[in-house]
Amino acid sequence: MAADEGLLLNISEDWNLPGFPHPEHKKFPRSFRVKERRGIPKEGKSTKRKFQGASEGPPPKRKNEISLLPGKKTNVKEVERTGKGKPEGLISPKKHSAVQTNERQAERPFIKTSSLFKNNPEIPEIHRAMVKQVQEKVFTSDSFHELGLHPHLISTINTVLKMSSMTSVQKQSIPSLLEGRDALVRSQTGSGKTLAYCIPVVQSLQAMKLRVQRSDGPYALVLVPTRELALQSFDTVQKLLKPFTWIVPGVLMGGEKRKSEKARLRKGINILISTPGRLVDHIKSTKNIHFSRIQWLIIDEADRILDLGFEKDITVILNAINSECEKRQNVLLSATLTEGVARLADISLHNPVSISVSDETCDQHIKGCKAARGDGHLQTSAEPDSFAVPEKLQQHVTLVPSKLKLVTLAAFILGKCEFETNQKLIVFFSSCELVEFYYHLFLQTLLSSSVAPASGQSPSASSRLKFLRLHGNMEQEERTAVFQEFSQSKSGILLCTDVAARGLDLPQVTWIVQYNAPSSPAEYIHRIGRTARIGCHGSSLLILAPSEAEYVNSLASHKINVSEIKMEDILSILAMDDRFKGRRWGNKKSRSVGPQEIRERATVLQTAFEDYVHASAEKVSWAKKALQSFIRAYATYPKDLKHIFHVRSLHLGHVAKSFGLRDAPQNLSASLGSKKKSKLKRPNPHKKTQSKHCLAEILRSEYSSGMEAVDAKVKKQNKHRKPRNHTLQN
Ligand SMILES: Nc1ncnc2c1ncn2[C@@H]1O[C@H](COP(=O)(O)OP(=O)(O)OP(=O)(O)O)[C@@H](O)[C@H]1O
Repeated sequence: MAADEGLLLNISEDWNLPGFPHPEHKKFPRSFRVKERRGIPKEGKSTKRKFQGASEGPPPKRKNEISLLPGKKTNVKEVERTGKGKPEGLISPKKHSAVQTNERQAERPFIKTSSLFKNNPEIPEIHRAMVKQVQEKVFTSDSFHELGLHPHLISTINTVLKMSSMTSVQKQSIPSLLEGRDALVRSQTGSGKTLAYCIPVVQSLQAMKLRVQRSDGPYALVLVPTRELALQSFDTVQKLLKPFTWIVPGVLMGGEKRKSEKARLRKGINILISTPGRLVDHIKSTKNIHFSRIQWLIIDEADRILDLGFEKDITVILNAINSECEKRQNVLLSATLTEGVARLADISLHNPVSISVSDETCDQHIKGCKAARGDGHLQTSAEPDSFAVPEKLQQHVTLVPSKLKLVTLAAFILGKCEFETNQKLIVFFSSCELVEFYYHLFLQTLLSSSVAPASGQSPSASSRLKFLRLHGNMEQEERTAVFQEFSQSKSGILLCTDVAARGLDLPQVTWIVQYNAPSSPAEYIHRIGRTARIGCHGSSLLILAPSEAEYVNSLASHKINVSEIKMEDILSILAMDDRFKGRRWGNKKSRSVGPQEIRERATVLQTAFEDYVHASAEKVSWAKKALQSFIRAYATYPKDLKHIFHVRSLHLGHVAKSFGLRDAPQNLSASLGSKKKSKLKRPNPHKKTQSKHCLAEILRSEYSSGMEAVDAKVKKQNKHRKPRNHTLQN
């Protein structure tokens, strides 16, 4: 099953070679041969723009150039591609004699074309009126002095954290929390929510009449969804506690030996920061953990934690706390605290204050907050489920046919990191397998001699490419090392899953790239929120297939604007990099290359990827596994996005290209199984719980406690039990 014409030939202007039927016509299994949907936004007006590379005829001048090359009019040598077990570079028997008889041509180097620019779906034009984004003012002119905090705490904020004025969310939250109120706090990403809860916790604990003793155990429990966020929050609390040495903070996050965590718990931790999974492990196995003195329960990224995946863990934790302590302050925070989460929280929160920073004036907000105090519901001045986006965050989208996705991402990375300075990129993928795959692929191709620097090009260009990766299947030691390395570096590219989407405060990130679309607009907000933090500038790029273009409208319905960057503009960066120069362009100056050469350069780059992947059967199988993982993740988009992201709209042959595969793997459809295929075709409403469970399992693996191996047996047993009623009880 060829993904394209499957030819080795000298690059020709004519990408449509006769006698080689395109696989679209007959080669794909029915379930994957569905046409790419045109992706015309439902609500917005949209016209289609034909992607120029597809069937564009060569300009007359260039046609002349063909005669200098072995194009089809000049005895083109066509060499069979090697996809089906033939050794690489094997010459088609049919054409062999022709090759032998033309010595001059035989000396010419071959460049494998991938027909990247043929038979792609049309790219729809995005014509959509801009929505008015929800904006928030980050800073206030008020200083921390106005809060009546302990002077040592103020001086720590000023001198250790080097902060003088409060952010809007801090100004609104800290006084209410110091009054002893429960609270729901929503403010945009990177607006200082961590200190908005840490300062009141530290202030209240240091002021206790009976001095906090280490052996008292936890007074405050902070739940966060990932280990890196746990470390980060711990770091902030630790800094704030500098003058109050008798209050001991601690973090439980997996990756560390359970025994040593137990020992730390036994000694005593007063402000305990943990991921839900790890805490549950200790509740179940550690006798020394008790919650009788708990005064604060903070759930950061509350919508994530109260969502799928953490359900059981949260129930265990809340039951454990509720059985030991009667009264405490509860605080829920997130940039995307929706009404749904608020309703869930209503059950447990006592007369909460609802804090939502938005584009209204602070005064109006305070009025809004006061109004909310009466009934405890989350009230926002903005429409429900519309999210604030940092003012200085420039959001972009690019529509890229599946075949061209890999080269477009590579060109984007090269453009930013080779030709600009101090660029720090985070690239999001939908699974751990994808991160691993692209990480190694980029290391071995973009950094290695397979795309060797052309003579005259500075070798430092590729040494500017520093790739790192972060996902839930890595050893904790490596995860922490990567997190710290990327935090401290001025440039680099972090390939990651959504494990890095929430809460992480990685300084000076310039670009967020979403190679796979997120599972919800809320996750979109969190991913892009890793840049443009605390009033800084930043940019984001969402890469969508033409069939996924409607996602732009889905974002708009949450008051999110994205502006389009044309794929051709991203690819044009290849003009700057002579490593990808097609042979026939000789000494032509890089900067004056036209669209045809850009396409050829993109093909050279794609060929480098394909050559790497097809260098061994092992690598091909690895790429297939990554492709399979992509399809599996694609099948888990929630119901409300299924009309945009449906496995049936994937063209397997085209998608395979983005994994460096020349062929659409035959055994992939087989391995999905006929049962599964039919399930994908027609989602069964009665199987909703099952697919929810499946999604939960995927999310769980991303946000794991690190003890899955130990607990796998227990989980397997629990799997068949009825899930417990999930309510937050006081
Ligand atoms: N008052 C302040 N003045 C200056 N910098 C601040 C202030 N408050 C917080 N910051 C800094 O702003 C950055 C973002 O803060 P934080 O991580 O708490 O944001 P957040 O709102 O929790 O973001 P997210 O929603 O992504 O979790 C951090 O680097 C933090 O140190």
